[in-house]
Amino acid sequence: MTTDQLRSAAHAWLAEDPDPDTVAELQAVLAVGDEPGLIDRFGAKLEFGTAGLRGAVGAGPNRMNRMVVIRAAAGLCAYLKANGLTDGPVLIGYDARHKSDVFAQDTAAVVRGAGLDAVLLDRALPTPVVAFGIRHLGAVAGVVVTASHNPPQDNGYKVYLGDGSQIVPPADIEIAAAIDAVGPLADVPRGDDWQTIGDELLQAYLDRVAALVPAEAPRAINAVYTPLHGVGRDLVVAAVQRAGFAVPKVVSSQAEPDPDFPTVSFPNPEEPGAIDAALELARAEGADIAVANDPDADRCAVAVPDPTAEGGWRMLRGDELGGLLGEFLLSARPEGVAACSIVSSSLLSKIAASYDVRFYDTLTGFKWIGRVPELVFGYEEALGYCVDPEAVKDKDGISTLVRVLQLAAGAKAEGRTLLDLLDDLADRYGLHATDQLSVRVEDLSLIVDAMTRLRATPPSVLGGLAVQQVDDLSLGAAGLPPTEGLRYQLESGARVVVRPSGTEPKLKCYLEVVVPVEGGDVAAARVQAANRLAAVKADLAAAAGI
Ligand SMILES: O=P([O-])(O)O[C@H]1O[C@H](COP(=O)(O)O)[C@@H](O)[C@H](O)[C@H]1O
Ligand SMILES: [Mg+2]
Repeated sequence: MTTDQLRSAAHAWLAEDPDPDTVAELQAVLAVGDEPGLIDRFGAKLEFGTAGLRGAVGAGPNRMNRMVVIRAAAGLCAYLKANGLTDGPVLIGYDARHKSDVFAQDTAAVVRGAGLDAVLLDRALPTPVVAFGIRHLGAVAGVVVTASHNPPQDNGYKVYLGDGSQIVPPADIEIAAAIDAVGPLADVPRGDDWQTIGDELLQAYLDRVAALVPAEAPRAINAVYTPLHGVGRDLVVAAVQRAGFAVPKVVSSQAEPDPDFPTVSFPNPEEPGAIDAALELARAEGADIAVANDPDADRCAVAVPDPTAEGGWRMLRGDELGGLLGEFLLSARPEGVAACSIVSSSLLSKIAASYDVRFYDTLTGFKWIGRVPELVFGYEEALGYCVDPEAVKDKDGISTLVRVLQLAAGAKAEGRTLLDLLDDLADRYGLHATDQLSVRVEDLSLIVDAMTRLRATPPSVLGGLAVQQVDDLSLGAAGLPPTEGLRYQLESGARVVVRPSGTEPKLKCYLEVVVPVEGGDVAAARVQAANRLAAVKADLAAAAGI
């Protein structure tokens, strides 16, 4: 776009924008002639990524703002009407980020304006409440205004259809086309007579979660918990209590929702240091376990005492908890399917095979996992778990947390810990060790460059392991829908996947090595696996030039 085109797009925007904050921001950008600022805002537009629309709050089609939200809602409604999906409400939830409540109300207003029923949650609540509520209420669609674990300046828009899963192609492409076809903002009809819902839905959700834990299960476990300044606390406390466990001690500095996430650099339990306050409280309390949610409470992180770790505690990797929950839930040989994403550990496929449970792998993103037919358990390495797919076809940090307490209390009753259970898994299936190399960039072209480099000069050996197969995921490898990414299958069952994040400006490389456990010596296998992972990581960084 030329400077003139950018400026006229900006002026056209100003003429329509109902939000004085973004108007003032854009006027300032224009006043100082900030061309990069204009390109950033008007040179592209937000697209549906791994989990809906996501971006910094600000003016322009490449930001999250009231214009983008109103148009997205209008496009979604047009799609629903064009497909005859009108015999139920659209359920709308939101987190506690900047403008989330305003964006949610705008959405409700547009849904009513389109002549559809709108049900708005009456307060900021966890994302799984919407995923649950869609099916519970027979909604035709759901929206959650949230940027989950992203930095404070971001917001986002998760979109679900009536099956309770987030949208995938072709629905996302069709909805995007319907959004593009929305005319001037002034012509988008709006209503103000939406319904609200709160306690009634929460009670149904809590009943469902509490029923996951059988009456006879041991429940003695001391937990600490942090919602990481997000919206998880009230529902977690209620769910844990209703399921019969003692209420966890909550990290007080992070207990209340706060859109600025003041005590953490990134409100993402995957980021180093994010759960430090929880670990500190866990040490002070002599707790058995520390649990955390991401800010919209669809992820669950777990840490346990580990005398060999710095500070005496360590957080489990998403794949470790995935393996533990997989063994716990699949050993009952449920009828159905287990699933995880291709960037998650291959351990789940082996657990499933050992209990004659069918297994699927999917692309990254819970929008793919949650919709797997006959799902009985699904997870992804990014701390996402679905332990009750009948009720919630998405990851759910609250039901997962309750299941984790059950698992940990059951182990404790036998004088064991989650680390002992991890050793059991390694002994039984081989040690599956995973790691991630992830690089945050300012300039997205660096990610494109790294992918180009890897395609031009594919590595033949990584960490001393021969690359036996390269799958270019952009070509739709292994029967999966095409997506940007590369997968390397290495000797001895190791594998590497490289892909750009669909929620943040990051390149993510997912590493897995598998080391057999000889003579029950899991510790030796762990050392060997750690060395191998480090070697693979170093070679991969060199090959990608990151
Ligand atoms: O934001 P959340 O917690 O919903 O999590 C979202 O983003 C994660 C990271 O995606 P990416 O690797 O593309 O950045 C995905 O794994 C997850 O399925 C998706 O729902
Ligand atoms: Mg989340």
